[in-house]
Amino acid sequence: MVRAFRSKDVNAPAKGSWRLLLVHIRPQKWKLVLGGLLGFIGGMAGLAEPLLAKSVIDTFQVGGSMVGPIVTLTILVIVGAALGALGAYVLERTAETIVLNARLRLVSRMLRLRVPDVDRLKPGDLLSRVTADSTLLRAVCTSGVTDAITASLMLIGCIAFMAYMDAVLLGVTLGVLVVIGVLTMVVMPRINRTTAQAQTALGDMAATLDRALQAFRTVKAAGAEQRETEAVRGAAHTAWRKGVSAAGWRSLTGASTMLAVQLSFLAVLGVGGMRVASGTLPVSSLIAFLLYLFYLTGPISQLVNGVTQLQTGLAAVTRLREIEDLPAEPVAPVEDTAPRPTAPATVTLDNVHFQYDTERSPALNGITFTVPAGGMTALVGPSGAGKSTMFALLERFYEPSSGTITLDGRPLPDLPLPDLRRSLGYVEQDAPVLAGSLRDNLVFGNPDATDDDIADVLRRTQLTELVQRLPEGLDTAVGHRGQMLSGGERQRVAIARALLRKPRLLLLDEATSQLDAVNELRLRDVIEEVAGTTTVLVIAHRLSTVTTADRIVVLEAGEVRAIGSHSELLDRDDLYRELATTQFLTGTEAMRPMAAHTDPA
Ligand SMILES: Nc1ncnc2c1ncn2[C@@H]1O[C@H](COP(=O)(O)OP(=O)(O)OP(=O)(O)O)[C@@H](O)[C@H]1O
Repeated sequence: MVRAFRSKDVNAPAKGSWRLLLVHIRPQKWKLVLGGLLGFIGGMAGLAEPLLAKSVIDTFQVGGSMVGPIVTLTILVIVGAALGALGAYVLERTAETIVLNARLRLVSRMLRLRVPDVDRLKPGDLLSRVTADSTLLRAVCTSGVTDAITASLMLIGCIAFMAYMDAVLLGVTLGVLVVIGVLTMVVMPRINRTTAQAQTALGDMAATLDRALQAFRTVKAAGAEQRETEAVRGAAHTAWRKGVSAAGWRSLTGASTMLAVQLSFLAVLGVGGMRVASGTLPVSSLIAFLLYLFYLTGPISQLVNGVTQLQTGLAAVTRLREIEDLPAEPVAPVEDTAPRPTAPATVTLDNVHFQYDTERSPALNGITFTVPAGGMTALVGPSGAGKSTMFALLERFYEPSSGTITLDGRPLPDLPLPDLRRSLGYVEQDAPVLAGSLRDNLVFGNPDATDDDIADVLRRTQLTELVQRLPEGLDTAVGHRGQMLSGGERQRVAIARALLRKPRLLLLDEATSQLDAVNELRLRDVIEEVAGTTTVLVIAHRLSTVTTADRIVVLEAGEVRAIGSHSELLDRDDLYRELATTQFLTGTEAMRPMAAHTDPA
């Protein structure tokens, strides 16, 4: 089963989480106060009802007119209900805004995270944080913060009225409530803990399911549906167990609240009854006090529910914070009208070392070479030699452990990251195509590309015919990860996308591996043409694609073995000769690299 990005310690109490919660709540505090205040005033109107009821009874006992008190009581009920409803709406709306802001923060943060951090994270778990965890924040703001605050105010108001009624009965009530309250507080941290565990299990479940969906065809081809289903079921059951456990603690808290009110009622009835019998308390005061006690049920349940929701939400806030705490790349300037250089770039690597993590051997071990402006430079070497890693360092997905990489003589860290990436066109090894239309995919790296630009790259990458064949032309959907295109078409789309960026340095990682001989040859011509105006750095396993390169860098185990042209390397480098021999590119073929292909013309 895929393990989602772990919370540091899901068993740890929510230390500092309150502060995290405030970060989300603070910008909306006045709206929350307004909503809470409206609810409070509505509640206070309700609170005055028992008092008026007492005056109705007193008036009734002395035979006075009851019209006045009853009309006042009715108005109070209506105003109280209206204010309560308005307050609830303001609170719910504000809570939705808080959730929205949290989601926007999270999403904008996520796409700016650094590649090494995202390597560790699981996409499904990330999604569950944006959806499920952020939703819990809503409950924190409505039932949590606001309920807790309004209920506390109501409770204080209620207690003040009760004190006004009879201090002795209030003492009896508080005595019972405090005992049960202490017991409840003991249970609260358990709600936080089990909720955090349930949310983590939910993240695991999403990550496991996402893994299977990402490799849907592989799962089917491997007959792994049942195993993957079991893995997801395992995570779902863990989420269920933890959820049930949290529900148990919540029910216990709810039940003890009810018990507290019932016990207080019995105690007040006993003590109050004796005091009425002894003549120290009017019966109307006892009735009013009992009405307050019943009224108290609402704020107490609300308070307990609020604190429970806070515990639940704090677990979620902690998970949101884990993403927000990760370092992010700088944001590109919104309005960047500065003219962009267009000349081909020069790249220099000087004694570059890089290790993905300390437990792995270095991927690059002191790489030094220069890629001059313009022309084609090829990187070849056995699998795992570090070729793709070098591209990742050029894009600054990772930083070298030591050594320097420069672009036009400037160390990469000195260049604003958006400017650096704007200079590059990168076709990844698996030529990813995104869900959406073909046009979306083409202009992905350059949304300002004109129709003429698009038509030009389509022609150069031999995609014009494909577009003509598609039912809706450029606006045809290409399916999840471009599944509706062939492997070769995906590669050409990825190359077209990179070319549309008009890069100063074009990075092609195995860009033609899935093309047939005819298309590979055509595309080679395109790349050679591009190399006239742009620096092209190409990684190739099939040497036939790079025999005409201006220079070829042979890499082995993270080190540069040799640099030269195809014929020079055939003479000088054993590894290169071996690679060429196994690919039938020695002897006369080596001198006529195109001969292996049928010339389409
Ligand atoms: N994200 C990663 N995390 C950890 N190690 C990695 C990562 N990517 C690559 N490696 C390791 O780094 C080394 C170099 O990998 P790299 O992909 O650069 O090789 P390559 O020469 O491009 O190989 P290939 O020709 O097979 O694509 C390999 O040992 C690989 O296992």
